[in-house]
Amino acid sequence: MTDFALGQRWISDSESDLGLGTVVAIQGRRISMLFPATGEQREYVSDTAPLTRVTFNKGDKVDSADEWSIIVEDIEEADGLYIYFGKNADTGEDASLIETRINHHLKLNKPQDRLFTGQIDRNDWYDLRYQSRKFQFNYQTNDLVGLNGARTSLIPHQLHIAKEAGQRFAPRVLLSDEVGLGKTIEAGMIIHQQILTGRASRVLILLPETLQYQWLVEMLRRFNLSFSIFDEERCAEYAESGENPFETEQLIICPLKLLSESEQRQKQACAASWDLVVVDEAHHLKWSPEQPSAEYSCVEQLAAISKGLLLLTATPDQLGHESHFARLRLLDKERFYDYESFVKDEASFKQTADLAKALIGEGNLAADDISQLNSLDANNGEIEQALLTVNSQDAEERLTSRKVILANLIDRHGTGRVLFRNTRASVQGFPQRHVNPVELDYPEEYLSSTRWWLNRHQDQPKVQDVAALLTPEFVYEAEGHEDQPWWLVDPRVDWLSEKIKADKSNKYLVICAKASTALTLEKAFRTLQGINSAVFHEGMSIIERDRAAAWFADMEEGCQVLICSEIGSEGRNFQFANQLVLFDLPLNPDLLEQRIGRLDRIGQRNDIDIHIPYFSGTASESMFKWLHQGINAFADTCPAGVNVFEQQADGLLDALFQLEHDDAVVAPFIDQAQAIITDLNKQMEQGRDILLELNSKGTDGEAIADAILEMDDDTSLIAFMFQVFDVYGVQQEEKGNQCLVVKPTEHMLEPHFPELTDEGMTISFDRETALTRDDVRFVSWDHPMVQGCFDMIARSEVGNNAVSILPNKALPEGTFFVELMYVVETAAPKHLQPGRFLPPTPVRLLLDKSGNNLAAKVAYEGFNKQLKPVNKQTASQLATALQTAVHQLIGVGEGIAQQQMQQIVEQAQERVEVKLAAELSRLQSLQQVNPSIRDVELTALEQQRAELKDYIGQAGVQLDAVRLIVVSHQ
Ligand SMILES: Nc1ncnc2c1ncn2[C@@H]1O[C@H](COP(=O)(O)OP(=O)(O)OP(=O)(O)O)[C@@H](O)[C@H]1O
Repeated sequence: MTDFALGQRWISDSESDLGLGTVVAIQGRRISMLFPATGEQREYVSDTAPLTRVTFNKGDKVDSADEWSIIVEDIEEADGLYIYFGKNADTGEDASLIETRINHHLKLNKPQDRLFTGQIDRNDWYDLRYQSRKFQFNYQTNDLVGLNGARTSLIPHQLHIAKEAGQRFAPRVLLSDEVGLGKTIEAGMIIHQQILTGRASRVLILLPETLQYQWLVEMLRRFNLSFSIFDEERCAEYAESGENPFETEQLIICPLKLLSESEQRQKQACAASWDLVVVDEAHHLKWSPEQPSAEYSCVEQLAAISKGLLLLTATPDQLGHESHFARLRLLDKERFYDYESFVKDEASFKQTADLAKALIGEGNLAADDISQLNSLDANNGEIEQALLTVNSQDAEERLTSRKVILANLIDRHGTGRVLFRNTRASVQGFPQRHVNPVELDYPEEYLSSTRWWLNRHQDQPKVQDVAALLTPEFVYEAEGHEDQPWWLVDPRVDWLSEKIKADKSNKYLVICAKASTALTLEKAFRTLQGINSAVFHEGMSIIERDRAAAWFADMEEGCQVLICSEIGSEGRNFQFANQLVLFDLPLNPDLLEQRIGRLDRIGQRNDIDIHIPYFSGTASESMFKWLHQGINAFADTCPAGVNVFEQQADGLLDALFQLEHDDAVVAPFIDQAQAIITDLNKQMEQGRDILLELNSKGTDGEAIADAILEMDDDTSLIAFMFQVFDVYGVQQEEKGNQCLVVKPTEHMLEPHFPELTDEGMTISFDRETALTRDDVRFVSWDHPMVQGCFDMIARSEVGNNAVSILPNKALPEGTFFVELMYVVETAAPKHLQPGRFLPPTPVRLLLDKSGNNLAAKVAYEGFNKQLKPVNKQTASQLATALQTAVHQLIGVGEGIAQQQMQQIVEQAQERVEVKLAAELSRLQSLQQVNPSIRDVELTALEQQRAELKDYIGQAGVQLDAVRLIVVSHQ
């Protein structure tokens, strides 16, 4: 230990947070040290004191207590005190600083400062820092960011859509997969990717109020995205402060109604800026040129100010083809400017579709097809080249060239880039639907009220007057009969209660058209039959509805039956049940599909039983037969159903609006419907939008799923997180079944560990486990806990230096090496996605005492395994003894790191060029044939390219960690 002298500056090895100490008294072997920054004083025995002398080297910048700094050029010692000579950092004038005048608050947290002042970290901390930097780099350069961490099964069509749309700049797309194929999940994956890659940070989800909690839960549980629900009450809280409520959160879920019914809220929402607006159940956005609905106008305004827009609907044509066009118009006003032209364009896609069909077929392409393909895009060298081998005998060559051409066709296809639609037929793997019709007698009471109804609406009955005949309880009540409620006369009530009682092991979802029917039925079941059922209708508050749904979902103690009204059940997930009762039938085949879609969705593991009670000789029998025999809408999805209905509507509604029905009346409609369906199917097959299908399903879904599975199987995340838990003092407890309980302890290195709750939590690194257990968090590279750990480690000084022993007899004892970890980074804003091109990039150097860099020959992992830890005191002694040499080597390292940075920067610039310039030129040439590519996309790309190159050019390199390694033979 050096001799002590009054005024010297030391730092405590065990209490470095005390700051710089000053020797204030020396009495024999006893030393008193004052730490002015914290006002603490400590007594030490001179030869065992855990203290390290603070010494600066040439080139260091040292702050004085008088608020100026010196750049050290020379060091002298007088009366045991260092005097630093050099230049004033601000004025450049000659200056000197005696160590007693060094700033007490000086932070010695740089790697070399800590190494030379005895603040030496453990070897495993150093290793953790290295691993964290490496994994963060790997993560940021992986193009599965935001996809691998979703707590979802890996379903190829969803992954394809999510990657395709999620990696665009400001995606504007219509997600219109058939009911229950996972549009919410696709939207979540897109949002997740956009947020994690920095493309988006402000997201607004608009939806029917009934779905707000379902979305809230899905976003949190599956994507760790914490949205806030906004209602009138929440907005009103900001009335006094005058703040715009929509600017108080980044991720907001809000019923569309809140905005469409309040001018003030709509204005506020439009005054906030949005990266992404999402509209669920977008078929409600009704539009006509003369009279756009309030909902449509509201979304139109938001669509104009938001960068990205996702519209979700399973039934895009539900309110007519014009409204479908109008929704596309929200996505891109320039492209979809006029309905007539849109219809014309649609027809012209047929030629491209025919070519696509030929390409996916087995046979050789005809000469005519080849010349058509050639002339479609005369300047496209890629197509030209691929066409040479399109009929090759070599199967692989043939397939590859066809894939290239198809990809080009999809790119140039009209709605291909804005519209995604998968059907059950194209996705497959769905359960069977069993149709169980039940014929019941029509009670006298109903017959008489039906007669009354028909008489009342004889002149030009409206659609709803006809629909009323399918809900005879409503007609009966409309006539009066307070003395005898309908459920006492309706045979469906008895039939259903018997059925439910006889089949206690199954859950039943009952759907009826009207809320009043649902309510009465529940009461009848409870009072008459002792059956507990939950109700679910639009008149209930959201909390009541969610409570009812949760009660029904509870497999152990929940109710067996849930009775829903039509509107109440829209978009809901009930696939844990497989018994559906259609208490009545809707006129619109799309509504029927929405009803069945509650159960027939992803996640349904069983076949579905659809029970259909109808009254013989009534409109309900005719309707059942038409739906079942005419368009087969129960056993299968029938996308053309609405079309058929519309074609037959006039006659069919007349036929239904009768007192008595026999097969003869409805039979011609059934025959005709079958013929229309056959014809439509044929037409659809011919004009089938094969490009839309191919684009929606994609060919990369399986490969993305495989790549994610590979990441799932790689155990390096588990090893890394265990290492973080160990170093930071987080308690881990194996819980079996791939689960782990992690809890904070009193000895944590940092008081707040990312995402860790005070009471601890159960986590799993296994996707399947997380999918089956709601209480378990799925920890992946995307998870905020892992991301938080990367940040926490990078921000802190943990592990930024170490001293190790290399027990190697082949090298002379005392030989030493200096390992230096640098990080090259740029301070570009997140939205430019610098991580894609130049994420914080670790550079490792391993210098021998002559300054040779051995890093390429001696890889980190193998070398690290050979090293042994050394106790803190010896470590500090070694660092002090070799300080001058190590300091010089750091200077050498700086030069090498700078050179390597140049290379890294050049490569990053090249990546920007290759990736963005290629993307840009592809879009530019496509724009000439496919107007759905927006100018704004091109401008954004160009800007991104220029700005990125600029920022990357300004990248810097920083020493992140240093390790001194000394050879020992002991
Ligand atoms: N990849 C997946 N992994 C696990 N569950 C999924 C996945 N995709 C969808 N699901 C589940 O399947 C159900 C249907 O998905 P979702 O609600 O996204 O469908 P949708 O197309 O939006 O339905 P709707 O047309 O009724 O609105 C939901 O319960 C959802 O959680």
